[in-house]
Amino acid sequence: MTTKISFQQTSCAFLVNGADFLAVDRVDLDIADREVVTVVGPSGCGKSTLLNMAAGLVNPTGGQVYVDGVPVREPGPERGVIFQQYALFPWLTVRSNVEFGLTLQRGVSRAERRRRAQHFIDLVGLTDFADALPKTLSGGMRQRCAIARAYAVNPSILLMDEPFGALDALTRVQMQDQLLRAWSAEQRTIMFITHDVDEAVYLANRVVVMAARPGRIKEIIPVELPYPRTEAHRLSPEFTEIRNRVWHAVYHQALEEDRAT
Ligand SMILES: Nc1ncnc2c1ncn2[C@@H]1O[C@H](COP(=O)(O)OP(=O)(O)OP(=O)(O)O)[C@@H](O)[C@H]1O
Repeated sequence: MTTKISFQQTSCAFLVNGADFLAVDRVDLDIADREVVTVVGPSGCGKSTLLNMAAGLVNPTGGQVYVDGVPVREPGPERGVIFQQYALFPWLTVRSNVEFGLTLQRGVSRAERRRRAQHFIDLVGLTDFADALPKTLSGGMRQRCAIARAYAVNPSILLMDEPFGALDALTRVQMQDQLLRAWSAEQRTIMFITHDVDEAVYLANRVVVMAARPGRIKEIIPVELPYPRTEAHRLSPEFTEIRNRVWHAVYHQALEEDRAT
């Protein structure tokens, strides 16, 4: 299998009160082309820092991150980043927001822009709101619009940092299914951070469990459930068993940390 994203002895230290604070310590992780990898771990264990290094928003202070074998130095159009906080242009409609990223791409005709935007607006369930302004939408709808915009640019990699964190439980589950549908249709590589263990297991091919101080990989748990995933998988004994294993890994290392402080 081809490696898409490769963290090789990747570290990141921040200067805090005049001293180096090691947020990520020598992470080795290969994410295969078209794989979905989720990352869980206690608050502050370096999940976002790891993702931001793959995005090219934060530079490693040790080691390197490679995408398609090339060291990451800056953000690039092949990597779509989605954060928990939706960032939409308030003066543009849903459709124009989704089309915006496409206007930056050369060689995409106006008709093609329209078609692609409409496809992803439909996919995230905003068909009836395509001409609405963001201020008239709920928080969940705005986030779905931000997600449609990231999908529309058609990046080969999606880097997602708690993208569904602010959504209600039902919308969240719907968005997970939409993400998997979009993923299987377009075959992207996904790195996805979440605090929700069920979400981590439902989406992933592998779940990376991180530990804090310093931020590092504690365990990688494979999820041997077939795609496409459905409600039946969520309710299966296999799912429960994997979920318990991930939860155990996160919970026990949080306890260990508490004891250490
Ligand atoms: N720019 C920065 N300057 C200084 N310290 C930082 C900076 N960014 C992150 N940190 C520190 O690095 C550590 C890891 O932060 P990071 O946001 O990556 O963790 P996280 O696992 O994503 O946390 P959460 O789950 O709470 O979002 C934290 O202790 C944080 O305070």
